[in-house]
Amino acid sequence: MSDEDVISQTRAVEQAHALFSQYLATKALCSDEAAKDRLLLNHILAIQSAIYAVHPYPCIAMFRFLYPTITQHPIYKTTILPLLTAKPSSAAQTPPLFLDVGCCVGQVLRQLIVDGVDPTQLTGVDLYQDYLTHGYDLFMDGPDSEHPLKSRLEAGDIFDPIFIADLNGRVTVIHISSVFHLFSWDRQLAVAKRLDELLVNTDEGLIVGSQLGVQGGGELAESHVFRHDSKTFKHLWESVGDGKWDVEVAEHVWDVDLKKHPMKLAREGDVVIVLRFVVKRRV
Ligand SMILES: C[S@@+](CC[C@H](N)C(=O)[O-])C[C@H]1O[C@@H](n2cnc3c(N)ncnc32)[C@H](O)[C@@H]1O
Repeated sequence: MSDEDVISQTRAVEQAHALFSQYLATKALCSDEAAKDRLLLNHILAIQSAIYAVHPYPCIAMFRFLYPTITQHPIYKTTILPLLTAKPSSAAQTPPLFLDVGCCVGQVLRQLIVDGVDPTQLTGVDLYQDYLTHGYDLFMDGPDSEHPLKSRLEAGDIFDPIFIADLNGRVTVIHISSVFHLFSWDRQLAVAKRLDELLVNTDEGLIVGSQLGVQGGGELAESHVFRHDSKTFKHLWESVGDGKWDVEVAEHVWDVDLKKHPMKLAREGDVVIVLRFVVKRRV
């Protein structure tokens, strides 16, 4: 392992430490700090190998399954948390629902719980049941554990119109991070249309997320995967419904050495960016 890998691994584990130890503390599972640190490192490395074996996403190699990306979003503290933690104004009002699409081990759900959201408002979905199961192992909150996670986790394909159809028109906040960038333009359009079906039809409903992109946008030749910039991402949503959406996108250049990545993240010469977005339906 190179020095750079060690540094990036150390940073990732440090990032994870904050979430992991806060989460354990909420459950009063472990109070001995030194024991917690030892346990944490071995535990994380074992889970990383297990989930990388399920499907080797580059973000797993980069320990991103430990990082609750939603917290980086400028509206996380100002809008998302207040929305999800607001007390219902009447007994008849149901609490707003949150859905994480492509949730991997469910780190975002656990972060929201740490930040005070009622777990029963939260659903995470992923194509791979094994990611969800390893998520229970990672956070020690499986159905048979002492403190089971009370959120809903479901394995299934977001392209399947029957999957989580009971949530159609009911979700107030949809989070989707590093998922659009896995697909071709047409498949991304299908995902966006599915999110449209799931979102509530009120002015509070929003879709928030982030993904890899490239300046100028464009398709990767071999895979037909489409990489966006702000303009092409807005164009995608215009294709879901012209004039129907307000799309805010911020671009950040990601200083990554593409040659070091085993999987093709972008084309030769591309300037790689991270896109952070909020999509709202005009009501
Ligand atoms: C690159 S990972 C990102 C994970 C997580 N959202 C994050 O930001 O760390 C993409 C995730 O989307 C899931 N996924 C891929 N295709 C999917 C599909 N058709 N339906 C549901 N989830 C899918 C993968 O299994 C994986 O967990």
